[in-house]
Amino acid sequence: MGAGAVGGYFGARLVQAGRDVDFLVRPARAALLREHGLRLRGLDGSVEAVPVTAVTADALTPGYDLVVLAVKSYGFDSAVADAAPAVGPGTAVLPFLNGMRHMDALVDRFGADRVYGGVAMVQTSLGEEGEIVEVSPMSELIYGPVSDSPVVPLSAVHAALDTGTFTATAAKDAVQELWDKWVFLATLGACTCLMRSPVGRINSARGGRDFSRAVFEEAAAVAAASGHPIRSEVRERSDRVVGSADSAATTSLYRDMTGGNPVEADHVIGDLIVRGRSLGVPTPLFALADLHLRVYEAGRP
Ligand SMILES: NC(=O)C1=CN([C@@H]2O[C@H](COP(=O)(O)OP(=O)(O)OC[C@H]3O[C@@H](n4cnc5c(N)ncnc54)[C@H](OP(=O)(O)O)[C@@H]3O)[C@@H](O)[C@H]2O)C=CC1
Ligand SMILES: CC(C)(CO)C(=O)C(=O)O
Repeated sequence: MGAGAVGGYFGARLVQAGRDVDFLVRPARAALLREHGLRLRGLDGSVEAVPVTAVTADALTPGYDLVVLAVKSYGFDSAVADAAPAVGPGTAVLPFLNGMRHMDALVDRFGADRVYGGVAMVQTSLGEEGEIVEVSPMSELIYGPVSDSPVVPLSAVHAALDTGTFTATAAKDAVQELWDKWVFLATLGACTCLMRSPVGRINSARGGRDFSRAVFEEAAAVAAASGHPIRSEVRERSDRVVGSADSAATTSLYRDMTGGNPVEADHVIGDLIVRGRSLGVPTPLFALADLHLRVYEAGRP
């Protein structure tokens, strides 16, 4: 569900590998996909058009093995309502949203044995003509079930996604993967949105490195208090990006804000603050980032 930056990118790669994929989209996007295919603009600027099958909610029938959710958090509730008819007793639901809150909603709605946790490591955005624009060569999906007895076994999900067209990683502990990614992403998002700059410029300014480190520690403290301390190798990997003095890394949150689009502030930043508050973990820098994004939202036409 969703043929945007994430769903469009990975969905197209699956189609190119010969997988049987339908894209559940809204009517305007369905018309675009039917006319032009799913267009991907690569790092070298070249455009490939992949012919795909577009389905709209009114024509959705049950019988899917895997429903992949790749929508923004602010469209999540209505997207789930639209996708629900595709989810039968033997269907797995695999979201690739950043953050965590959607996981509880999916488990409540479909039951833990049908829900997978998913992390997308990619940098893509939607271009002006609806094309998917690759921003960096990173392209990995990490996924795993949240229950011990998933209706679709991990081996089957992995066989469907592991096509060689991107890195596909089957995870033993998907919930930990989600926390690891959330801490990384929320830190990078809070830093780059507050400072309105890619991370390298922040870290090379006086006081910038102390700032990015302090933001990371707030998020990591919430993860630890929630029972999911960040693993040391992930901490080191995250630190190489979050603490880099020459990286041009940003996030989808930053790209949405600088592009004048709605932002996932509540899901990515706000939820971390709420969880911190309920666990007695202070998050003043995240509160500032949250305020910054709310003020930005209030100023959008
Ligand atoms: N972009 C990135 O680099 C990364 C993003 N993420 C996360 O992935 C998630 C998706 O983000 P992204 O792909 O960037 O978002 P986009 O806005 O690019 O794509 C979301 C797509 O979902 C579609 N959609 C929303 N609601 C519905 C609905 N009810 N029916 C059909 N289609 C629907 C939208 O369709 P329409 O065109 O009709 O509005 C849109 O094309 C977010 O949580 C984000 O944080 C994670 C890693 C990297
Ligand atoms: C991994 C990262 C930071 C890549 O852009 C991301 O998830 C996002 O931007 O939403």
